[in-house]
Amino acid sequence: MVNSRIKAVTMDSLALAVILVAVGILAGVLFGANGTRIATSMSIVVTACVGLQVFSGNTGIVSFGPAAFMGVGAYTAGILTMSPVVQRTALPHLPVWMAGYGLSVWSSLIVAALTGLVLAGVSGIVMRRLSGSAASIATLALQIIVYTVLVATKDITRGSQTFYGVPRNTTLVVALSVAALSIAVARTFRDTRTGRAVRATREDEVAAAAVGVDVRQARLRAWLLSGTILSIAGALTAQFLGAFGPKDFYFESCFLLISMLIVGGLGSVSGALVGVIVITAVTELLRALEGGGDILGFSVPALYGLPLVGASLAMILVLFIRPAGLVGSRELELSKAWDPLKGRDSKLLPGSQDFQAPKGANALEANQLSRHFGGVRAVDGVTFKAEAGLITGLIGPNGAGKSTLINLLTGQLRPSAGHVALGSDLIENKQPHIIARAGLARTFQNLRVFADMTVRENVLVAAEACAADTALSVWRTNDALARFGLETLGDRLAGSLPYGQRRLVEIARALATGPRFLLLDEPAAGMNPAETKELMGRLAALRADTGVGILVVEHDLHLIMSLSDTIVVIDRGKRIAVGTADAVRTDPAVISAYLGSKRMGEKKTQVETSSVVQVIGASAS
Ligand SMILES: Nc1ncnc2c1ncn2[C@@H]1O[C@H](COP(=O)(O)OP(=O)(O)OP(=O)(O)O)[C@@H](O)[C@H]1O
Repeated sequence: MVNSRIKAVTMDSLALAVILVAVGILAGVLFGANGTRIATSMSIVVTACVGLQVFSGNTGIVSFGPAAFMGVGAYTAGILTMSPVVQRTALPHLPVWMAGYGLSVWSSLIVAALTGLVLAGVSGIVMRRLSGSAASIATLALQIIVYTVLVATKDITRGSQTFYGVPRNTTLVVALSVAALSIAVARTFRDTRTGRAVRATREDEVAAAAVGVDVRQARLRAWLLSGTILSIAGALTAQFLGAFGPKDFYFESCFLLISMLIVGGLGSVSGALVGVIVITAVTELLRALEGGGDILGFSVPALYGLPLVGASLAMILVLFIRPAGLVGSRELELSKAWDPLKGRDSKLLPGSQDFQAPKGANALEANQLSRHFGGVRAVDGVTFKAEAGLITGLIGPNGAGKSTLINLLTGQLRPSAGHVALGSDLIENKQPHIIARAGLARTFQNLRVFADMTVRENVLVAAEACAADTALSVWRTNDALARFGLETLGDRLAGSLPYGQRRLVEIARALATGPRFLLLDEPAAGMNPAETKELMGRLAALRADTGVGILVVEHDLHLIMSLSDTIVVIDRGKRIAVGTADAVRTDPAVISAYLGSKRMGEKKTQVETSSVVQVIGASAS
């Protein structure tokens, strides 16, 4: 399996490198002597763009800080490769411990990579805690801090003056080799368990954590790798230009990298490559025109900055016609030669024992659980016990507090008071991914599949987050897909499936964590009657086969009444009844709660107590 994976990634990387070389040759033909320069420069930009893609593409957080890492890598390599003689003139006040190394290009790349890793490690302390636009703004701050430090540390960087005397060691072969290696690393990373986990956080951070993904850790790893690759790109740039200044690693280069990723497609390494090629072609063509002059018989005035304008327009155009970028988020088809689930026989591992949990010891208990939002007591001192191996229904009128209760059980919300115990562990103050790993998996009332990942990846990422062993995660993935009839849909993007099937993907994904308890928040919502019936069969079979405990919140009372061993009823945040379907159906408090909600929400007609029983039954059907 490992061999086929290496083969697939190598094939992808080679294919991308061949594209790069072909474009380089084309550039040579089109631009003559400039061809090699353009191809070398483009290869360096490919490395940088791939470095940015590793973070921004996989996490979905646009980073405005790639040039900061490149700058640090460039100055590190510049100082370390400069000959001692030149150094004495260019950097007379350089601290002694930094002077006189005269490193080769390859050694300088290694040191630059380590420097980038350290910067990523330090900035990662903040980055790992932030999401979305807050994280993007933090990268902007990083860019400004690094630029300011580069300008301020004159003895080391010559401040805003040109840093010169760097040997021009970045040949086409060096740049191309590093670009191909970066592509291989980024492609491999994307399909590792960390890569899948990071992509899941990009799709839906809350859902990722709910299936056991440590969002912060996954994001930090992508940030570290990204910073390392970007610093190497900076080191190559320094040894390509020979002379540069802090402005070469500021907003303009940051913007160009982002525009390349957006044009090619943020979500894929192939997209990064295509984006570099397109934007390089646009900017090089316009660079030839920006000085103005006689062009095709027309006298054109000088328009400095034309290449940047061209890149901006190309980006806007792509955002209009194809927002996911020219390539989108799919990688080359060659990578399909490696499939983590191929060649894995589910019989290799014990069957349902994997999910078997001893009854009693794994009960899920809420004890005086409360959650207040200001004056609203969404959950108010609820106590109940859901036994392992049984299906417990949780019902109540709209706004009764069901979803809040599920969120409290699974760590998405912290309780105002009370406790939650899974077996003998108190879990009410634990983070969602820890709770998921402890054996409590959930689905959501509003669908939260990882839309831009395949069905198989959706399930696999959950299995991997909760099982260290690859064989076990593959087995759980196969098992969960089979149990919900999704085996043949494994390669489809989850977001492309009909609503009912997406619900099943979410349940299979939760099941792949190997839970002791499954919490299903309105699993039949949006399903047609045939799909609901099939779902009921599958859940009953799951309970019978595996002994996993299931807690179901549902408005479909027929489903709840016929499926549940025990039903807990809450209203206005309080538990008002618990018992079998028959006991609950005739409980006066339940009838009154449903009657009340019926009166308030819908009809104002007088309703007899006996007909409320029918209402519960009728909602049912
Ligand atoms: N974040 C919040 N801030 C303020 N009030 C909230 C918040 N979340 C829930 N509530 C309130 O708590 C109460 C319970 O809401 P909850 O969504 O848990 O009910 P529910 O039983 O799941 O309802 P439904 O069946 O309609 O989904 C409602 O009055 C709701 O408005």
